Amino acid sequence: VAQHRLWKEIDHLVKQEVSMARLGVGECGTGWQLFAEDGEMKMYRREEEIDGMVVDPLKAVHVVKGITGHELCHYFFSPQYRYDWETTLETMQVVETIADDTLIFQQTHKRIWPASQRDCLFWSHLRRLPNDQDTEGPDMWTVVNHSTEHTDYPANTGKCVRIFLTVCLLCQTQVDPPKDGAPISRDNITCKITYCSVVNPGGWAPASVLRAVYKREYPKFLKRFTSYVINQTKNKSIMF
Ligand SMILES: CCCCCc1ccc(-c2ccc(S(=O)(=O)CCO)cc2)cc1/C=C\c1ccccn1
Repeated sequence: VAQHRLWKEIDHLVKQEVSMARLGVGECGTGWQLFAEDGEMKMYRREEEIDGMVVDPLKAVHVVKGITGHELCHYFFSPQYRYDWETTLETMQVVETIADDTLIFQQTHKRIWPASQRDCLFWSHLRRLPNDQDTEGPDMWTVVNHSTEHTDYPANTGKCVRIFLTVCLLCQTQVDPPKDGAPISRDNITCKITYCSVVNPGGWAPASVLRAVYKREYPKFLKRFTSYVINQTKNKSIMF
């Protein structure tokens, strides 16, 4: 049922991204190399180039106690929190509200020397994925971000090089109810997170610089973001 102009594209891409995110790094065939590990967080990348530009796909898996997938996706999707956790942001704006679960963002990121500054324009879609028989436990939640165009924000007209990205944050909440029948507390919930991203830098940037940025920034980003959500939710009632 087409609800707006982007619905078909979004629905198709969300289904494709979620099915890929659910594949383990083993099943994705060879090629995934573990490049960062910190406790439960494991980050993998594949080395890929298009026209000599590094576009290494990234897949991170993490397990975090005390928050739900709905909470993680809520804080990832909602614009009002983004400056709190996205450290590489210089500016961010909502260009268009397509629906209450679909926004178009324009962001400029801090310049990373010696490359030129980047900006991105993407739709962002938040969705609850009803659990079917083979995914036990509460529903899964996802946010998919995918580059798009908008007449008011043509690419590469200002100082920034437009990057192209597809990002999928997929979360599954696990509840282990207390034995004594007490109400469920945050000690009884765990969230399994898969974060997939492919960023095309848009214009040429040295492969060594890009790979160093990814190696440094992605682990920092996921740790900072999950800690932020734990901190924001710890005294609030659980959002399942
Ligand atoms: C030479 C520099 C090339 C590219 C710089 C860059 C720009 C943007 C982005 C980016 C990363 C994650 C998202 S999101 O997950 O959708 C959340 C919303 O912000 C959107 C954009 C990445 C990066 C490249 C590296 C990098 C990696 C993790 C964090 C920050 N920068």
